[in-house]
Amino acid sequence: MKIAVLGYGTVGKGVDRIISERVSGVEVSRILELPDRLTDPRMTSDYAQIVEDDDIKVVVECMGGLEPAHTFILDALAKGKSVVTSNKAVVAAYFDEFVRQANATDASLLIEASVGGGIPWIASIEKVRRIDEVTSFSGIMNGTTNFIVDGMVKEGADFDQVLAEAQALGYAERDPSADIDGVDVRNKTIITVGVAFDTACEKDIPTTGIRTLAKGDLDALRAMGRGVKLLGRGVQRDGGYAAAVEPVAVPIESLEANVPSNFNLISLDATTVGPLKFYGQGAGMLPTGNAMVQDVLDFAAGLRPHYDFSRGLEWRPELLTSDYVFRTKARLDGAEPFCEGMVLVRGLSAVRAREVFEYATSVDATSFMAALPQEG
Ligand SMILES: NC(=O)C1=CN([C@@H]2O[C@H](COP(=O)(O)OP(=O)(O)OC[C@H]3O[C@@H](n4cnc5c(N)ncnc54)[C@H](OP(=O)(O)O)[C@@H]3O)[C@@H](O)[C@H]2O)C=CC1
Ligand SMILES: N[C@@H](CC=O)C(=O)O
Repeated sequence: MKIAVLGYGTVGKGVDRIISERVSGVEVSRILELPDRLTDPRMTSDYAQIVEDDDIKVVVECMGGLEPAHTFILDALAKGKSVVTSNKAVVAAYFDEFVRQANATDASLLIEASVGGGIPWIASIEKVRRIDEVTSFSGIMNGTTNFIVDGMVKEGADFDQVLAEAQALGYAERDPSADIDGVDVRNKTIITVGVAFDTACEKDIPTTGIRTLAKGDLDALRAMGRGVKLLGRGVQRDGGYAAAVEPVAVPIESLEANVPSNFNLISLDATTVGPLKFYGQGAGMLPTGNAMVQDVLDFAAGLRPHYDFSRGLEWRPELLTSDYVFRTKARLDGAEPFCEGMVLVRGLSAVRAREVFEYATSVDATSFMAALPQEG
C-alpha cells in the first residue's frame, strides 16, 4: 500500500523511519516538503501530486497548524483517501467537519497520535465504547509540561531551563506556549470528549496551564501531601457533560504524581469495565510515529473508526466541581488559609475557578491555581 507523508519534521521522520525499518507492505511513496528542502526523490512541494495520485491510499499529515493542514485533509477525504493525523490542533478545531466529509466519501479519519503520543488511547476508548458508556476521563496528556514539572521536582531545575530541554528533545509544540498554557491539552481533551462521549465538544472549555508554577508552589503543596500535574478532564452524566484543563494538586502517593519525564498517564471510567489507566510516552519522534504507523496498519487491516456526534449532550460546567487552592496577592471571596502562601476556596465549578483565577491574575500576574480533588 502506498502512502504519503505531509511534513518531514520530528514526527514525519519517525513515521518514515519506522516504516522503512520495521514494516513490510507499506511504502512511503511521496513526502510533502517545502520547496527549498527537496533532498529526497520522493519529496514534492506540490500537494496536487499527492492528492491526485490514485495509487496513494492514505495521507499521513504531520505538518501541524491549522492551515494548510485543514484544507489538505479535507481535499484528501473528499477524494476518498483516508487520513492519519497527529495534528490535534486541526482535529480539535474541525473534528465535526472532517467526520462529515469522511463519512460522505467512505474514507477514514484516524487520529490515534493526536492524543497521548504513543499510547493507544483513542483505540482503547473505541474498544471500550463497543460495550460501555465512558462516564469520565482524566489524565496527564502533555509530555512537555510533565517533563518540566518532573525536572523542577527531581532536579530543582528552573522552569525555563527544563522547557529548553523539552524543546531540544522534540517534545514541545512549535510555539511552546501551547504546552505551557494548556492549549495542547485543551485540544486533546476536546478530541477525547468527541471520541468518548460521541459529542462535538464545546471549544471554549476552561483552560489554565502551568506558566506561573513556581518551585515554592511545589514545595508548599508537597508539605500538604500533594504533587502538581496538568490534567485534562471530562465527565458525562444524565445527558450533560463538562470538561476542563487545569493544574491539579494530586495526592503525592497517586500514580499521577509519580509519572516521570515526558510520560503521559490517562485514565477513564466506564460502565462495566470500571477504571482503566493507560501509560506511555506522550511525545517524541518514535512513540508518536509508532501511533501513526499503527493507524496506517489498522486501515490496511480494514479496521476503520466511525465517529458520530449526533448525540448532542448538553454542556453543564457544574458537573466538574471541586475545591481550589490559589497563590495570589489578590483578595478572594470565601478564601480560607490552606498552606504556606496559599488559600483554599471551596466548591467551585471549573468555569467559575477559571473566572476567579482571571481576576487573581489581573491583580497579581504571578498568581497560581490548582484544583484540589477530594482524596480517595
Ligand atoms: N513532536 C511530538 O512529540 C508530537 C507532535 N504531534 C503533532 O504532530 C504534528 C507535527 O509535529 P512535529 O513533527 O513535532 O513538528 P515539526 O515542526 O518538527 O514538523 C513539521 C514539519 O512540517 C513542515 N511543514 C509545515 N508546513 C508545511 C507545508 N505546507 N508543506 C510542507 N511541509 C510543511 C515543517 O517545516 P518548517 O519547520 O520549515 O515550517 C516541519 O518540517 C503537530 O501537529 C504536533 O502537534 C503530536 C504528538 C507528538
Ligand atoms: N507537545 C506535545 C506533543 C505531543 O502531543 C506534548 O508535549 O505532549
